[in-house]
Amino acid sequence: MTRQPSMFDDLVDAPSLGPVAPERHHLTRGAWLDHLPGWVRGSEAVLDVLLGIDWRAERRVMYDNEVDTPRLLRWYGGAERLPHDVLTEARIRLSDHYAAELGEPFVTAGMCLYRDGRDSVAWHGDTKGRSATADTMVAIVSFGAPRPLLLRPRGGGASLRFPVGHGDLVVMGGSCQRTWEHCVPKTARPVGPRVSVQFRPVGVA
Ligand SMILES: O=C(O)CCC(=O)C(=O)O
Ligand SMILES: [Fe+2]
Repeated sequence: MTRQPSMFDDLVDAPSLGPVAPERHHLTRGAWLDHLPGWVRGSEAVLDVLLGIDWRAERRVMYDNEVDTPRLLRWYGGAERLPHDVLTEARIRLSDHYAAELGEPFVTAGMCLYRDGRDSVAWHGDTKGRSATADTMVAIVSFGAPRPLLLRPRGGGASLRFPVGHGDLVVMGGSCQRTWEHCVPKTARPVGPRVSVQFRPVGVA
C-alpha cells in the first residue's frame, strides 16, 4: 500500500548533503579557509549516532601530572566503516570537489566530542606528518551546538572567528596548518555537545 506524504516526513528523512559550494576566505601566506554553513541537512540525526560511538579520553602530561585532555576523541582510518553513511558520502563528495586542487583523496576521519563549554582545544596547527612541510587540506564537518573556530597567523596578528555547528563545513587549505593556528576556546555560556569530524589525506594529522 502506498502512503500519503505527511508533514512528519521532514523529521524522519535521512540526513543529506547540499551542493559543495563553499565561500573561500583567502588568509595571508598562502593559507585559505572555505566555509559552508548548513552543508549537512538533518544533522541532528547524525549527532545522535555520533554521541553513541566509543569515545576515548586521551591523557597528556601537564606540569608533571597526567590529566585528561578536555574533549573526547575517536580516530577512523580509511578502512574502518564510519558510524553514519552520510559521513562516508561527505568524504566522497569532498574528495571529488577538491580532487584537482588537493591531488589526493580525503581518507582518515578524526572525531572530537566537546561535551560542553568546558571542553576545548588549545591553539595549534595540524602539523604531524606531511602537513609540517607541505600544503594540504583538513575538512571539518560539525554537528550539534555551534562553537567558534578561531584562526590566527603564527607569530601574531588578529584572530578570525568562524561559528561551526549544525552541519557546517569548514576546510582549512593551502599553508594554513603551517602558517596559521586554530583553536576552539572554552566558553562559560551553557552549550550542548558538539562533534567535529575532520577528514584528512593519508599522512596528515
Ligand atoms: O573542533 C574542531 O573542529 C577542530 C579540531 C581540531 O583542530 C583538531 O582536532 O585538530
Ligand atoms: Fe586542528
